[in-house]
Amino acid sequence: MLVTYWRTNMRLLIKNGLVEGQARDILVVDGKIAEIGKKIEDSGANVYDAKGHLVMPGLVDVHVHFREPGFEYKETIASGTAASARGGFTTVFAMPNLNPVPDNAEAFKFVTDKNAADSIIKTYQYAAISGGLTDEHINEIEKLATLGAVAFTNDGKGVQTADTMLQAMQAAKRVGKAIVAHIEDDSLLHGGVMNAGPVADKLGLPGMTGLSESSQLARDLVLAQATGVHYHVAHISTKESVELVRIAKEHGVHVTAEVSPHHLLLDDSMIDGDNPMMKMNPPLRAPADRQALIAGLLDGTIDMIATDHAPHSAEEKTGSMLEAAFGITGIETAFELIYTHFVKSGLVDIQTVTQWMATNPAKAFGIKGGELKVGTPADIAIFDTENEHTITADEFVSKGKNTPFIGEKVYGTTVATFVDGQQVYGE
Ligand SMILES: NC(=O)N[C@@H](CC(=O)O)C(=O)O
Ligand SMILES: [Zn+2]
Ligand SMILES: [Zn+2]
Repeated sequence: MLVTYWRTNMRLLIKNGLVEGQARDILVVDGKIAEIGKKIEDSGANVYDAKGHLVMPGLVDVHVHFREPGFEYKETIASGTAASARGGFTTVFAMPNLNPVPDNAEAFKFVTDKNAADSIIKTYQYAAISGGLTDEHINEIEKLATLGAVAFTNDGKGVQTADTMLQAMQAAKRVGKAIVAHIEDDSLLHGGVMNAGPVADKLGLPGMTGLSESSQLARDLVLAQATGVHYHVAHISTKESVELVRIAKEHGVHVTAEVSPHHLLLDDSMIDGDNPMMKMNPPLRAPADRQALIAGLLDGTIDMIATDHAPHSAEEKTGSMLEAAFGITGIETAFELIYTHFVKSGLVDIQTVTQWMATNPAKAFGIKGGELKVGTPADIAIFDTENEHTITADEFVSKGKNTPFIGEKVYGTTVATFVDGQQVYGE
């Protein structure tokens, strides 16, 4: 439980940090940032020495799977939030593909009470768009919004019928919440386990086409324009989808989009065998899709990075891609992978990554956090960008070890994480 230990006038002084390339101290009073300056002296404060490491706002991830209730063998709220803290995340939005599905007041209250009791960071909860994440009636959106649903999504499944999506958007618009869409037209999947194309053909594995994603996205963008709802695209993966979002934005549609680290860093040309760690939904697409995702992120068409942290058991991720579960973990590797491949490589500056992984997600969903500013909650992450680190399965706090990035050499390991000025990770 995230207990608030702050008594009036409790003070923490983070010394010797590197904030946006400048040497800075940060004074935290009663859980809020009170001062950011070159050299702050405060004899009454507890001092944390950041030793010249990179200091950033705590990261914000709008797409994680914590599996509780229903699938605690894969992850729990306790293990998932501890893993998040280890990744430098201080705020996450948890997906509703649980058992029972939070598609009604009782099930939603159960999971939010558990989030409040077990989270060591700030966990916001999504509610389902429709009953059981299927195409049933939309009748609970108003009630679930009152109970604190951060937004609505059927993640794990696409909304198959236009009328269901239209009703969901109208209801979400009435309560001022977003629809977060896992876009996937089931009629175009044909049992695919990876991206359709030459690599799937060569491996003899059934492929699923990107049209399953982009065709449903085109439908949704038309409905989003008609309703005026905030429509957020989960795990965007194809070049056609990027182009559709770009056009919709030009037309004033209230659309935002997220991309996962794995879709930015991997593509199907890197699948050199039947490897279940390379199986996720949406699948790794073609190199041209990956290039379009990077270009879309750089030009602001894609607003943010979200991990789609999807832990599974070892049994569920061994054997053939034909049977393995879809999904890979990501919350503990996201920052170091993005830092290494985008900042260390010289493509963008750290401020840009701060926008992608903290500021923009918070802003898009209207929650506090995502910036280091006087008066804001002291949600802070500190990263070591100097020492190279090799990702191993044993180091994960998450129950899920299912990631293709094991063995990868990276920079940007988390040193410490603070939520409301309380240290939740690190020495
Ligand atoms: N991304 C995945 O491959 N899997 C997710 C579901 C989802 O995000 O659609 C999961 O819950 O395991
Ligand atoms: Zn999804
Ligand atoms: Zn997901």
